[in-house]
Amino acid sequence: MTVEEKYKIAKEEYAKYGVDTDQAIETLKNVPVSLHCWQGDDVTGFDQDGPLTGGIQTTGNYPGRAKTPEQLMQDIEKVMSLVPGKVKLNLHASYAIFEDGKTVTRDKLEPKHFQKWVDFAKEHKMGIDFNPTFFSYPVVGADGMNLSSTDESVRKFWIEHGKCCVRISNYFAEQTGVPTVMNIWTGDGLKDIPADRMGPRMRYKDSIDQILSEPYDFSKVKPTVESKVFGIGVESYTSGSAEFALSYAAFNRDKCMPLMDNGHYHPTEVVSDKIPALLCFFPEIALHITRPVRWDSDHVVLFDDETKEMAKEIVRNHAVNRVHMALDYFDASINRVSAWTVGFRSWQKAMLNAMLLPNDHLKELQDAGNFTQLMVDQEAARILPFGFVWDYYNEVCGSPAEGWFDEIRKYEADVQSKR
Ligand SMILES: C[C@H](O)[C@H](O)[C@@H](O)C(=O)CO
Ligand SMILES: [Mn+2]
Repeated sequence: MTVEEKYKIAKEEYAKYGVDTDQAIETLKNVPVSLHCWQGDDVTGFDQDGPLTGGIQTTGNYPGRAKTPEQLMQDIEKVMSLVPGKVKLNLHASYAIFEDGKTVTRDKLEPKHFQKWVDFAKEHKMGIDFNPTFFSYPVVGADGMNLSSTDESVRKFWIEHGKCCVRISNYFAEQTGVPTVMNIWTGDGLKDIPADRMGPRMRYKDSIDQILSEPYDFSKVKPTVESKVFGIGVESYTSGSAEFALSYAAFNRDKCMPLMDNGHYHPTEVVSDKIPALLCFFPEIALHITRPVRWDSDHVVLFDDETKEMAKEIVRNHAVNRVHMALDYFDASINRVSAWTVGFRSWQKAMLNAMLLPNDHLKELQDAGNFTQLMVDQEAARILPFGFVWDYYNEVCGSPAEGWFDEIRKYEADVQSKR
C-alpha cells in the first residue's frame, strides 16, 4: 500500500471520531517550532574557549561536533531536510560571529555580529529567537553570580549584555519580519545553604528591570523569563526560582512573559499541568521542550507520555498561537544531527497526535461526569492509526517518513567524521 492509500484508511477511521486529519496537517505545518543551535556543538558557542558553566553540562564525546559557524549551519540545514513542519532558528548570544578576528566582549555585542545568522535565516525563510548568554564566561562575582551578584561592576557588565541582546532581537525581528522571543535565564545560585535568599533575587529583579528598560516593541521583541529549580554546583538555591520567574512575568505582563522549561522542576511536577494554569492568566507563554532524567534537564525529546500531554494542553486549549515552542536539549553521546532530528520529529509527532484526538468529545464526557466512557474512549484513541497520518504528513512537508537515519549515516561518513 502507498502512503496515500494508508492515509485514506486512517482519515476514515479518524472521521468516525469527528477528527479532520486534513485540517490537522494543514494547521501543524505552519506552527513554528524553535530549533536550538546549541545541540550541534555541545553549547560551546564561538566567543570563548572556556568550559561550559552555569549549572549545565553536556556529557559524551561522540565525534563530529560542529566547530565553526559554517559547520553548524551545514548541520542545521541537514536537520531541516529531515524534519517536517516549520522551523524557527534559536540562537544564543555566544554564537556571535566575529569577522577578521575583531572580537568584542559580551557587553558590546551588536547586530552586525549576527549578520551571517540573519542571512542564513532569510535564506531559509525562518524567524529567529534569541538568548543572552549569562554563562560560560569569565565575568563572575566572588559570590559566583552575574545578574544577582553583589559585585556592581559584574552586574553592570551583564545588564549591558542583556540590553545588547534586546537591540539584537529587535534587529532580528525587523530583518526577518517575524517576532523574536528573547529568553532571560541565568544559572545564578548557591551550592550550599544560603545565608541570604532574598538579596540575590532583589538584585536579579533589578537587573531584569534594567535590561528591559531598553526600548522595544513588545509585539516584535518578546522577552521571557525562564526559571530553574537547581543546577550542577548550585544545588541548594537558584535566584531565578519558579516563583521568582512567574511573579516577575505576572507583574510585568506588558513587557515580558514566563518561560517554562519542562526540565526545570521537581521530578513529580509536570509542565503539562502548568500550561493551562498559566494560560488562564497570560495572553502568551513560552516553553523549552526537553526531557528531564534524574539530575539532567536536557535529554533528547522523545514521543513519550509527558511530551504528548504537553502538546495536548496546547492544542485542546486552542493555544497554538499563544504558546511559543522551543526545543532545549543537548546530547554529545550520540550523533548530534540525529539527536536534533529525533527531538524535533518527536515534538512534531506529539503535536500531530494532539491535533488528531477527539478533544471536544472527550471534554464533553468529562464535563458530563461520564468518567467510565472517558477512560474507554481515551484508551481507544491511543491506538488509532496515527502512524499512517504521520507518514503522510511527512510526505506533505517533503521530509522523509522513513530512511532518514540512512541519510544521517551517510552525512556522518561524508561530513561529520572528517572534521
Ligand atoms: C542552553 C541552556 O540550556 C538554556 O539557555 C537554558 O534555557 C536552560 O535550560 C538551562 O538549563
Ligand atoms: Mn531551557
